[in-house]
Amino acid sequence: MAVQINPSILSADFARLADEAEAVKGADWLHVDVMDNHFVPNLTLGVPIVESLSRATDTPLDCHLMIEDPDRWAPQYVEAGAGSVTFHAEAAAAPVRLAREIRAKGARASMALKPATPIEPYEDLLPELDMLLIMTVEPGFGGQAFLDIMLPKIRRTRELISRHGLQMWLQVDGGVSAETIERCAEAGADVFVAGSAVYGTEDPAATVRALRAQAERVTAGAAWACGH
Ligand SMILES: O=C(CO)[C@H](O)[C@H](O)COP(=O)(O)O
Ligand SMILES: [Fe+2]
Repeated sequence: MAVQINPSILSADFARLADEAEAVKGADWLHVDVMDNHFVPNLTLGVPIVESLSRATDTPLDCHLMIEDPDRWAPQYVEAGAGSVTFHAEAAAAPVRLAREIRAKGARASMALKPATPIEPYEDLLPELDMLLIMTVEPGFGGQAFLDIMLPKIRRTRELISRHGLQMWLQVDGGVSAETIERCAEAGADVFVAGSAVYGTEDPAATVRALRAQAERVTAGAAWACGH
């Protein structure tokens, strides 16, 4: 699978989460933004809601933990039903141990980098991860403008993944839309989170399909996309 589109429920109606999951049927994953009002200046949802949501939808949950002390909390999101759990490099005390624990519990392990965090110090950790998330906004809120200055980091990360011969996914999150998705795909991203660009439209499922088609047109010829 070369391209994946993960709608973010941060832009959905939190009182109707099961319906909002249904509204993006056909999406690869549902992106669930967990914010604790400490790591980021916003508060969203936690383990009990992830547990309910995982029972309410067949779409697998991609939990993005914008929280302090993920070493303590991330395993609980796997137990709650998340298929993929992303912790922040800036918050994890022992990222290798945490990634191994997430995998051992049966989920995909992923690590996120805020815009000011470089990929280079984490090069040797890449084999421990199933996905790397590059934030293309400062984490904390939906609906922010895409940061073009992150494109070189996406490119450098794709090169590192290729150089190490890894099959891991490269996710971008923040300001991804019809206007920006092609730039991300050209730089080497293959998993795209989109919140406002999906839930802000009349037909969110059709928007997911359109975004996927746009990204697929770009990645079709990319050497790194072969064999996905
Ligand atoms: O992690 C996030 C914010 O911290 C969200 O996933 C992201 O912002 C999605 O919203 P949008 O597509 O509207 O930017
Ligand atoms: Fe997110």
